[in-house]
Amino acid sequence: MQKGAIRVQTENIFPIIKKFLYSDHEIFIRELVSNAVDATQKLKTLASVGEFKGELGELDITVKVDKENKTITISDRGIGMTAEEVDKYINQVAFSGAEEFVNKYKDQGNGANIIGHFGLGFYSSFMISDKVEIISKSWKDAPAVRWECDGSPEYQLEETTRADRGTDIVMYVNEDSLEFLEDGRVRSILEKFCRFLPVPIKFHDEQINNPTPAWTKKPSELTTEDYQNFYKELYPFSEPPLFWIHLNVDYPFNLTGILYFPAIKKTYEMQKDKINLYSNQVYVTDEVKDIVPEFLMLLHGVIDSPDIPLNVSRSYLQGDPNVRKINAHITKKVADKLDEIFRNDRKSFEEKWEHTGLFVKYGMMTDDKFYEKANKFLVMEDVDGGTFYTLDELRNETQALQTNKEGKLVIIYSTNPVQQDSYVWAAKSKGYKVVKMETLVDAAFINTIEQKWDNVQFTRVDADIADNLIDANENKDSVLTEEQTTKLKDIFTFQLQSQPNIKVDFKGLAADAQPVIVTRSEFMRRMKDMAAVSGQANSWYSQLPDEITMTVNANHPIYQDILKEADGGRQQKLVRNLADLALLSQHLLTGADLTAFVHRSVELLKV
Ligand SMILES: Nc1ncnc2c1ncn2[C@@H]1O[C@H](COP(=O)(O)OP(=O)(O)OP(=O)(O)O)[C@@H](O)[C@H]1O
Repeated sequence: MQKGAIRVQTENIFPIIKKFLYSDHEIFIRELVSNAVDATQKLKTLASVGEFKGELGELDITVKVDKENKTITISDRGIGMTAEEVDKYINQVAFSGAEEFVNKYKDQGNGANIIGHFGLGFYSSFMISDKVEIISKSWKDAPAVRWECDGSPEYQLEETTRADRGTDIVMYVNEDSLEFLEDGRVRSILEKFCRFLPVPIKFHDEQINNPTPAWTKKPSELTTEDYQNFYKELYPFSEPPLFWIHLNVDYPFNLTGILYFPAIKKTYEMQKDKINLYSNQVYVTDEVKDIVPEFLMLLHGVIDSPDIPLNVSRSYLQGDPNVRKINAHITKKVADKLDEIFRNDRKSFEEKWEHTGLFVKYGMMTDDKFYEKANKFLVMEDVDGGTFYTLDELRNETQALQTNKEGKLVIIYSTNPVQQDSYVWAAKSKGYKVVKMETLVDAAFINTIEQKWDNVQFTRVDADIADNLIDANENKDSVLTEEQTTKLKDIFTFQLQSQPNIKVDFKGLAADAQPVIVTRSEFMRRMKDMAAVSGQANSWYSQLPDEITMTVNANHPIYQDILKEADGGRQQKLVRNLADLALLSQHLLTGADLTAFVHRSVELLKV
């Protein structure tokens, strides 16, 4: 049997690195600027431990484009490299000096903010270059060196002169990559990846980054204004955020960041991908799908974790145990923050509810841990606005009047208080409380929460006549004789014969209640709503006609007048109009039926 190490031939690996290592060519800037930042940070570390005793001076990193000579040059004043170091770190592909440095200095607590890990980043320069040159002078007393390579496995290394300590990387841009010689293109890449790098970065002498973004500071050093200003820096055109959470974890993983709750109102604006992921202040991605729980994707802000590698791939993130922990941590922090505001400043919590309610409900439906916490601060707003109840508070207020025969608390809700005004009015006049359930997630939320909350049932305010919202009641006495009822029933049935989904029901309600009330069964309406929301326009439920009950209030005085009407045609029309008025109030009268109603009304107005 033979054992051995697989040998990688550089002839084979170079084209692979050049072509396939990074699908996005623009990231060469991120890699090289990161190396320059690393070199600068390393020098600072050496100075702080007393190994480097010289002048640090300005430590800016400069990026310059020379269109005429077709070069891009990235220069730093970091530790530089000796000839031996170039040989070790650059000539040996995938031998990372960063890793070695971190290992050496980790006990001093200074190595942690080094970006490079794999020892491949430098080679991304060959994706856009015919030739790359390194001119470097180490901080140690050693001659400057010049390294040159044209992308073949052969390189040249020689002594040269460089006035000062540091490194220049000169890329001779190839014909396919001339776009990178445009100032605008380079600037936008720098702004994307390097906007918050910790060392000043200058593009043609203009600093493009903020080296000390808010999330890298301690919460105690920051004022409300600082947080708001940082939000503005991130999202210049957004409304001010409602509140924020400063994340700061160092065990069992490293994570810092600030998450902002944006103002979003009821409309579920599709502003996903607003959270940016950084690793040691280097921009990685705005695809944070697996790091941030889905229900919090609408949050804005920044997460920075050196535990997430720069070249993240989706499949990597999904499987990573750290990522799952980050996810759980963020959920907990958000729940704790909401709980804190709820307990310490209920008024402000309620003012924000129109924006936060959506998150909270969505979170309660999708995340059991969040549900546990949020159950304490979920509130329901009274239909009149301004009064908010938790479940316990609502139960206290309503259980005397709104507990049904099965012992269940019936929560009466309105999805649109303006449209459902007459029903809200009728319910309120019976002493019921009606709460708002207006957001996009409410239909689904109600279904979920009914399963979770014991002995609670939701009923939309127009699901039945007010008398029957809690329990179906027997008819009250009707003032109509049996004969009169039969006559009226016949007219209603005749008028509605083309609409078999409408069930006519005679009840003796209060004389001042509406003469005809149209209600839609809770069950069927919910099924249809859900089919609509989930886009199943052709599903079985959505194909079914609406199940509508038309309750005729036999005690309304208008029926006495109608029964007295001698003109049979006019009598039919009056009844039809009453039915149409009720349908109209439920937005169920449209098209030709609506036109006919208008014509008929005009005719009836003639004297
Ligand atoms: N500007 C620079 N100044 C000093 N040393 C540098 C510079 N650029 C690269 N090096 C050295 O070369 C090594 C290899 O760089 P390379 O970018 O290929 O890998 P890395 O930064 O270690 O890891 P990664 O693949 O994650 O970028 C670095 O670790 C560092 O020691």
